[in-house]
Amino acid sequence: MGDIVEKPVLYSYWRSSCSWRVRIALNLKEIPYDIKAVSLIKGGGEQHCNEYREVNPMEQVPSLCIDGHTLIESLSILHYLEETRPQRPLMPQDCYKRAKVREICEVISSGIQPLQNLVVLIYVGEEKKKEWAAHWMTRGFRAVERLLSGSAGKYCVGDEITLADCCLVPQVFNARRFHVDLRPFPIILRIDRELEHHPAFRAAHPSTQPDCPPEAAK
Ligand SMILES: O=C(O)/C=C\C(=O)CC(=O)CC(=O)O
Repeated sequence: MGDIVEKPVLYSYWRSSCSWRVRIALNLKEIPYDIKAVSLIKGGGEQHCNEYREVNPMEQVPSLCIDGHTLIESLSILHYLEETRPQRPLMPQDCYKRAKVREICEVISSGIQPLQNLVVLIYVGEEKKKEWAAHWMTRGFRAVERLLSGSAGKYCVGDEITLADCCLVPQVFNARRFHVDLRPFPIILRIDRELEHHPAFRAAHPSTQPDCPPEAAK
């Protein structure tokens, strides 16, 4: 008899782009996991309750319980999965290509997403939040499009799916949600279209999540 290995648990919110990045990687690597839904809006946000703060001191999703550990921050989680579950690699072998993957991940995860995160939009205020979010996403996508013009093959970096694609697709969804004009970004659009119907991406999509409200489910 082998050891009983506990199924990983992902604290997730259906349309949190950072939860979505991790869901894609878990699906691509075919790692079974359970979801514990954390509503970012119910009662001012379940992420702020004392119990969840013990899990994640940043009071954000995702958090992943795996291998007896609790991990937070989506990129850190993605790299942990990559290092511990090398099946279906999501980083290239080549060092320069690895740098390009990290570069795109970082531009999205540090340079775009935090500026349009829920806590920031609440702080910016109802009146200005839509324009604010669209502004920072447009600015960031200009950089991403330029980077992709040098790195992309079928996907963000070459012809294999990488962590950069796990970050890009959810950010495109957010850009659409905030009515960003995506026409100036043909490479971003092409890669998003390429991955739209991929089973691992489909199964991670907000509309297929257990906590997706019925009106948004497909
Ligand atoms: O309006 C809501 O339903 C609440 C939160 C989100 O969607 C998630 C974010 O704001 C962060 C993000 O995905 O980048």
